[in-house]
Amino acid sequence: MTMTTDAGRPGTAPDAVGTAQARDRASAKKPVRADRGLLRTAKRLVVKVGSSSLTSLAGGISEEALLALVDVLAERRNAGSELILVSSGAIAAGLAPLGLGRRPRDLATQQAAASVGQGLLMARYTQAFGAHGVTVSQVLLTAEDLMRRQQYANAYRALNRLLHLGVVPVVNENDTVATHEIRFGDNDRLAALVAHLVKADAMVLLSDVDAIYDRPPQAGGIRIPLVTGPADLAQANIGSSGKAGVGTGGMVTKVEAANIAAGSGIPALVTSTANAAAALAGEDVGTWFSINGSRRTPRLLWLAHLASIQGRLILDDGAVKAVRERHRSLLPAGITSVKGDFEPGDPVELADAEGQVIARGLVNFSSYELPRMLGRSTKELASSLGRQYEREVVHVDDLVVL
Ligand SMILES: Nc1ncnc2c1ncn2[C@@H]1O[C@H](COP(=O)(O)OP(=O)(O)O)[C@@H](O)[C@H]1O
Ligand SMILES: N[C@@H](CCC(=O)OP(=O)(O)O)C(=O)O
Repeated sequence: MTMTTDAGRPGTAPDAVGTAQARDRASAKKPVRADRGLLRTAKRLVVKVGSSSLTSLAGGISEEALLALVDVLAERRNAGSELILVSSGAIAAGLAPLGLGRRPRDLATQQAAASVGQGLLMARYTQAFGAHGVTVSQVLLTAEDLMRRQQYANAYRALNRLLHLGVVPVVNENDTVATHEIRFGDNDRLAALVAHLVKADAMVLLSDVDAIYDRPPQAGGIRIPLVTGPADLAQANIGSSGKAGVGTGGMVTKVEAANIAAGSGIPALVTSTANAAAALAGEDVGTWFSINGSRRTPRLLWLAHLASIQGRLILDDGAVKAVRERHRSLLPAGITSVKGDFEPGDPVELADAEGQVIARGLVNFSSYELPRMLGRSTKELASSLGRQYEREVVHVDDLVVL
């Protein structure tokens, strides 16, 4: 995937988008509509809306955009579906009251703006959904809440109860207290983890662009209607936010989020807020990520997609086969070299001799201890270095094959 730093706004270039849609209809070979119909019938849905499509040109929250979205979501809720709305926009909503013209760069002012804006955002949602007879609630989460078992279970219990009570939980990252190191920043991956948490039937990511294109769409790209696995986007030029100073993750984090969901058994659609009604009706809009994996434990989900990798172990061919095909633990005998600086328990990558990463795992030894263990059997290590060296380098339960 190529990263770019484009600075246009495809949502404002309908002509290019329309032409691209016509072209992709003509050239698409795959059955685009595939399982999109699922969005029409999904009982439990996570819908994420980004700052780009909620924000007016002046930088604050657009009342018009918010009301139009709420109309669609409330109708769906009133038809019986359970809905979670993951909404960005707290920082944008906090700008005007603080006399700020644009999104602040420093973390402390972003935290302050989010603290001011979150309440205002919720007031608007409460009123707009209330007009349809729908009750909303505020749920602020940090990455930690979704990674630690006890907090995960706690968040699940609360959200599940809210859904059973007919409430639409409005989720955002707890920007005011989220620490810099593990802050999501964008809400795309947060939405994928929430979808996983509540075992949603599908996830919809709404933005200011109607689909993922083979390059940033203001350059007149071609819509990618269907993604069946990461390889389908290997040639695409996926870029950052086209609305500098408003949206955060751009298409990169939406692709990551959709891959997280689809890879753990939840199909995902990326489209525009303007297409929300069509999307929920199962129409052929946006980019559909069909399921390509099954549900993982939260810990392995984190390891596969979110953990920050501290080092790399290079495996010989036998170890690659053992890990990838026979689903075995990684033993010291199959490792040829070690890269990086890590401690026991840290996430590392496992790569083959050509450097292709085949798995991720939690390592049992530090980068300081490992070099003298390489290529040696666990029995030999136990007798020469002591019993504590008899264990696997990465246990199969702490390993995800990619
Ligand atoms: N290949 C691509 N296809 C579609 N959009 C792209 C692509 N590359 C970059 N983008 C940009 O990603 C933007 C959406 O991300 P972002 O602004 O972060 O939205 P949000 O605030 O809704 O999360 C689009 O406006 C578009 O300019
Ligand atoms: N939690 C932040 C979201 C930041 C943001 O811009 O996210 P996104 O629009 O999803 O790229 C907020 O509410 O302002």
